[in-house]
Amino acid sequence: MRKVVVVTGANSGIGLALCERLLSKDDQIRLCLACRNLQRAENARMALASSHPSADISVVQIDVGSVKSVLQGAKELKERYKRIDHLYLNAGIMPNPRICFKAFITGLFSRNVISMFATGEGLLTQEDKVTEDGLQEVFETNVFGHYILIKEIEPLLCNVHNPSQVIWTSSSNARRSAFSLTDYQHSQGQESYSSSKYATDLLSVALNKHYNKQGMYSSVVCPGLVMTNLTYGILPPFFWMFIMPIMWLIRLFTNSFTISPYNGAEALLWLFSRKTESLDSRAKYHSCTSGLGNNYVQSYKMDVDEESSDVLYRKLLDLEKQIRKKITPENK
Ligand SMILES: NC(=O)C1=CN([C@@H]2O[C@H](COP(=O)(O)OP(=O)(O)OC[C@H]3O[C@@H](n4cnc5c(N)ncnc54)[C@H](OP(=O)(O)O)[C@@H]3O)[C@@H](O)[C@H]2O)C=CC1
Ligand SMILES: CC(C)=CCC[C@@H](C)[C@H]1CC[C@H]2C3=C(CC[C@]12C)[C@@]1(C)CCC(=O)C[C@@H]1CC3
Repeated sequence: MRKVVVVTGANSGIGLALCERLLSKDDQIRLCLACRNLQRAENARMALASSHPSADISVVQIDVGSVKSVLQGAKELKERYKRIDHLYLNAGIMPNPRICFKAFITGLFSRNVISMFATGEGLLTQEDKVTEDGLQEVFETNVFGHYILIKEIEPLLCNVHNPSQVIWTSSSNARRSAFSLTDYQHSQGQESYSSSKYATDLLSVALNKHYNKQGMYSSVVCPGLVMTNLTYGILPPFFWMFIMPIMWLIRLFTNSFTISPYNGAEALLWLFSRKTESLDSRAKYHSCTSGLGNNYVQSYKMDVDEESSDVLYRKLLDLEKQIRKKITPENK
């Protein structure tokens, strides 16, 4: 049976590099690019098809920042496929990022300098906004839209005899102290990205608790620091080009400067061929690149506890109910 793989945010950056690498590994897969912009998705599909002419590559329109769009996209997936073997939840945003230069300079002269480069902790703030669904945009895009997608296509993912994998692109920037269960959408603070990635880590643990017995396994990946549209929103491309020699130098001290989308996709690709029984529910699988440019995967225990993960999961179930009522009032 040909494996079905769905990738959100597949038209650029890490998502696109993952698609390219998946097809190079196994061009018998049925690959579906789940993207919000059909033109950009079609361009990506054509680029992938030109290097893999015999591959089965399709597109589905899903804007994970809109519940209506997720419901429509999920309906199309259910019409098209009987099951989904690998669901990569990769789409993500970091809107209006700002660097705190004071923290950067202070960090440079502290003993935490390596960790600062690896995680970006304390260096960035973002400006979030509220979506048409009435949710914080970063939370809805990075977490809730994907959560709704899983719920909608649950029958395609849950099969005890043939388990499926859900794989989240999280981040080393996920931080417990940026997240609060009383403000899990992060409407109050300025670190919505960090908060959303921590929520991703908590949610993945909860999904494993609730769905492993039904044949669905969730894992979390950190791609490292990668040059993509997301990082070009933090500093312009010419600046990153300018400091590239410094980045290669930093690579000698931290393996998290993966830099290219190809390298960043390493752990995502690695998980594709893992047996579900071998996965650790609480591990974050990191794409790593050595000073000499060699790629490998390292797993680290996540800083999450079961109680917080349960509480967040219950809150998401409640929010799901509310939003579904709002969108389809006849279901009241
Ligand atoms: N770059 C890095 O250093 C790191 C990135 N990550 C994570 O990796 C993931 C991929 O990002 P990256 O490749 O870097 O950045 P890109 O901006 O290149 O890719 C993000 C992808 O997500 C899509 N996307 C954004 N918003 C939505 C939406 N509402 N609905 C559907 N798709 C959407 C984008 O589509 P469109 O083209 O239409 O905008 C794009 O395809 C993200 O989750 C990010 O948080 C994690 C750690 C480090
Ligand atoms: C000399 C040099 C490399 C300067 C750049 C300083 C900062 C802009 C970066 C240092 C660590 C980076 C980092 C990210 C963004 C850019 C930095 C803060 C991320 C937060 C980007 C998105 C992620 O998901 C994780 C990254 C961690 C490291």
